[in-house]
Amino acid sequence: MDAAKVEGLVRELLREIGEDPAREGLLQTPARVARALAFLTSGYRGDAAEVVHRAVFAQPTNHMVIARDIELYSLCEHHLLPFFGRAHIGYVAQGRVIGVSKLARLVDHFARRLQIQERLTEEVAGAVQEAVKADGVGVVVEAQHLCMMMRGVEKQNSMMTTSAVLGSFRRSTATRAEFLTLIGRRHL
Ligand SMILES: Nc1nc2c(ncn2[C@@H]2O[C@H](COP(=O)(O)OP(=O)(O)OP(=O)(O)O)[C@@H](O)[C@H]2O)c(=O)[nH]1
Ligand SMILES: [Zn+2]
Repeated sequence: MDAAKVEGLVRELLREIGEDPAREGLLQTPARVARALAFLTSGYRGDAAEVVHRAVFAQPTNHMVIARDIELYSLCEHHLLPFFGRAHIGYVAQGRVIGVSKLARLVDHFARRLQIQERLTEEVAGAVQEAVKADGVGVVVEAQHLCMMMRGVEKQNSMMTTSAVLGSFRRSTATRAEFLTLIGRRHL
């Protein structure tokens, strides 16, 4: 990202919305926005394999592992407004486990881009599967979209839930039920 170029675009945007980019309170704003955007879109840089690098461990287990309530912040690709909520990730190990912080890092990796919630959910599930070669993977994301809250339909309490299930989570009702119980939901 060319920060100087982004700063120029932000100054132009400020002018277009009727502001004066030269007034004192806004002087540093283009630089701040450029820094914030670089962070919020940092998921375009690097790849998922680097995120989990060194933290996939051989472990003779074939049980379910869950990381729940991983908070996430992303930007909707339609309005560039935030959506935020929680991700719950489960997998049935097959001789390998992943460092638990890496599950949260994978969520951030895919959340820090322009997203729709469905794709974010699927990308996290795919990356977990790719890393641990699990028997099955399940990801549930629950999020609120500011584009539905502060504009548009202006609904303050609606929560969007998306899920992606792979392997045994897709095939087996019992596995899916165990996952939903462990993340504290009775059904999707
Ligand atoms: N499925 C899905 N839809 C999303 C997500 N984020 C935003 N949207 C929706 O994308 C749609 C874009 O619809 P448009 O009619 O093109 O845009 P709009 O005129 O701003 O629509 P409103 O939000 O209804 O005012 C809206 O229905 C949004 O609610 C997401 O993560 N997943
Ligand atoms: Zn939106």
